[in-house]
Amino acid sequence: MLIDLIKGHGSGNDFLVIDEIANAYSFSESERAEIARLLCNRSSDLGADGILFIMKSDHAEGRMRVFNADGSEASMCGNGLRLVARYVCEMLGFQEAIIETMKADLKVSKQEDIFVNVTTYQVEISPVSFHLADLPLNLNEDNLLNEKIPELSDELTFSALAVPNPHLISIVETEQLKSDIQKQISEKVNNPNELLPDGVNVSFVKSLEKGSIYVNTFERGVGFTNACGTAMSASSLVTCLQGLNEVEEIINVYNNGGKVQCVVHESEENYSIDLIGNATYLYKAEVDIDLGSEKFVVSSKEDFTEQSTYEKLQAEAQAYLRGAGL
Ligand SMILES: N[C@@H](CCC[C@H](N)C(=O)O)C(=O)O
Repeated sequence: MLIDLIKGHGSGNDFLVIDEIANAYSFSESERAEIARLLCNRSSDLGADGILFIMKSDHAEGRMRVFNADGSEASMCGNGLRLVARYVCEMLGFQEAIIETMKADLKVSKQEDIFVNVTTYQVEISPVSFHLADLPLNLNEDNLLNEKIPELSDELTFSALAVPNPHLISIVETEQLKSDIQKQISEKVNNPNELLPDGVNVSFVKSLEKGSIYVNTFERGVGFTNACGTAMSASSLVTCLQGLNEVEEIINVYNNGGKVQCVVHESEENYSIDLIGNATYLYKAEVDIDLGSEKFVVSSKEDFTEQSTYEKLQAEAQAYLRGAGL
């Protein structure tokens, strides 16, 4: 089977984008999961954190389905949605669009470049739920905001929310970021367990100064990634709830792959978050896949020239983080 794809990234969270609208692919459900496992494998000629399948929607400009590197499907992906936003808007010649995702139709729009010549999109992160049943997180309470979970740590506090994919967030200090506590907790809750039976994305967040935070995420279905868009959005909201940042104001979110901006909106006890950041293309390729033998070859590959500009944004973000002792 021949498949055309684009490899791209949002804050270094990298994806293979497969257009099922323009190409007459007819994948079965199990094939999408197998393609994700095969092509995302980092020891192969491609490798990525996940696959974004762009499909027709009967009521929106496009539909996104997200598969993690392990073949599991996620309900949402913030960094990936920026790539899908770019692809669909450029295909249709639009500045804004609605993209159907598993649980919501979300607004996306092209924005002024966040850094010189870095193509930038804003995506809506919504709906937000603090009900533990929506993650699910099995505790004897309805929600968890800045509280301890003794099964996971005696020292850390956690907040849990679904945006709508599940996130567990802990606001920590540099010492905890540099320890292996995050890895231990993440592996525990992403292996079979009764507390979080579907696994969870685990983020450690450090408040840097008013309006700036650093977020490091262990992603469900992937492992540690350079950045996770929904995690950065959920973390921004948690810092607002804890009085570290303000709703309706720009929050600079630094990560290991660069920087994005988030703005938290509040209306009648509901929250949504705007996630603004790069949508960078690395290369386009054609792959010849044999799912039976679980093998593929890259039959052609052509580089885009955007990454060198993106690296300037990344260098600036890294210099800021070094100055903050990270
Ligand atoms: N990288 C994504 C989130 C991808 C899905 C996640 N691993 C999950 O299983 O919920 C993002 O940018 O939000």
